[in-house]
Amino acid sequence: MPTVTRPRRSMLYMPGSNPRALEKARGLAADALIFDLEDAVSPDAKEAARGVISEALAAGGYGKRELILRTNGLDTPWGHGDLTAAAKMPVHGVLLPKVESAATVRQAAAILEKAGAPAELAIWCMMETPMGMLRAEEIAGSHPRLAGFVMGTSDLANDLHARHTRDRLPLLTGLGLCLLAARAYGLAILDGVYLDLSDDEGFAYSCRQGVELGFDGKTLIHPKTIATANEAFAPSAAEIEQAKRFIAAFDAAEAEGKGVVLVDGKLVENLHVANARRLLALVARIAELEAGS
Ligand SMILES: CC(C)(COP(=O)(O)OP(=O)(O)OC[C@H]1O[C@@H](n2cnc3c(N)ncnc32)[C@H](O)[C@@H]1OP(=O)(O)O)[C@@H](O)C(=O)NCCC(=O)NCCSC(=O)C[C@H](O)C(=O)O
Ligand SMILES: [Mg+2]
Repeated sequence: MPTVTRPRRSMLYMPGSNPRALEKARGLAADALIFDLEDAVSPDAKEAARGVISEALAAGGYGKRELILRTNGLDTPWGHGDLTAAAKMPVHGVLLPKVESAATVRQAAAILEKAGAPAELAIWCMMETPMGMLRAEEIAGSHPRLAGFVMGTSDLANDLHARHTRDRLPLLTGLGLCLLAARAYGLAILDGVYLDLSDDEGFAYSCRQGVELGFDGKTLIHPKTIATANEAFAPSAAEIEQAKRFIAAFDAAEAEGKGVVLVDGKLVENLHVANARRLLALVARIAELEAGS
């Protein structure tokens, strides 16, 4: 059962070349922010965006939100410089794009370490290519700095020549491989973005599907989607109530020397109680984050 370290219901991308977005994010209720140097920034704006992000981070004001820098790939002219700069930035993690092997993660870690990155600086991997999906387990076990996966469903659909459908059937094999690898190695895992900002119902549906599949949260491209993601990926009032009843009933059964108990006619065992405790821990972390942001 993965430990709840922090809520990641909503992770908002902000183009590093857009100072207004970086300013706006200080007042947004996203659990995590991705300062993007990759796809949202054009090649001629890359160097300047690094400076814009660096200044915004130095100015602070992001509260307890998790701060992550998405770098360019190590096969581009900017990747090495992005990682060297990240080592000195007040961020919690770097997000490597289009990761396809353990070697890439280790190479990034070596660059960060040479540049003096603190031990706590986490590495995240964008999982968004067919080769990345096939090597999900190798990547998940690649380095102790690795904290999680972020699904890149736009790139993945593109590379697969697949359509963006409501049920995401064309993507489920890839999503499932990454979910298996992430959970097997105790990593966090975030679902991909929903591109149609005019379709609120479709977005809400994709959040519900992400919850059912087991994702910790969703990556977002616009502030108007934060509240829906936060609600979808937080335990509901009914789930909280049920978790408390499971724990109380199981504790009482254990005190009588029993290892199982029926609650509302349903069998409750150790694994259900462990999941109930995880949900309540997540609720407590959400409350802490919301009180401090
Ligand atoms: C999509 C957008 C370009 C739309 O921007 P805009 O036209 O400015 O929208 P609005 O006028 O509706 O904005 C309202 C206010 O909200 C602020 N805003 C908008 N987006 C953001 C944001 N992402 N972060 C912070 N603040 C934001 C605007 O500044 C307005 O504020 P105000 O001035 O007070 O009115 C834009 O939303 C955008 O650029 N989104 C991010 C796009 C992006 O980062 N794309 C790359 C990441 S997704 C990806 O790479 C996928 C992955 O790799 C894969 O393969 O799947
Ligand atoms: Mg991508």
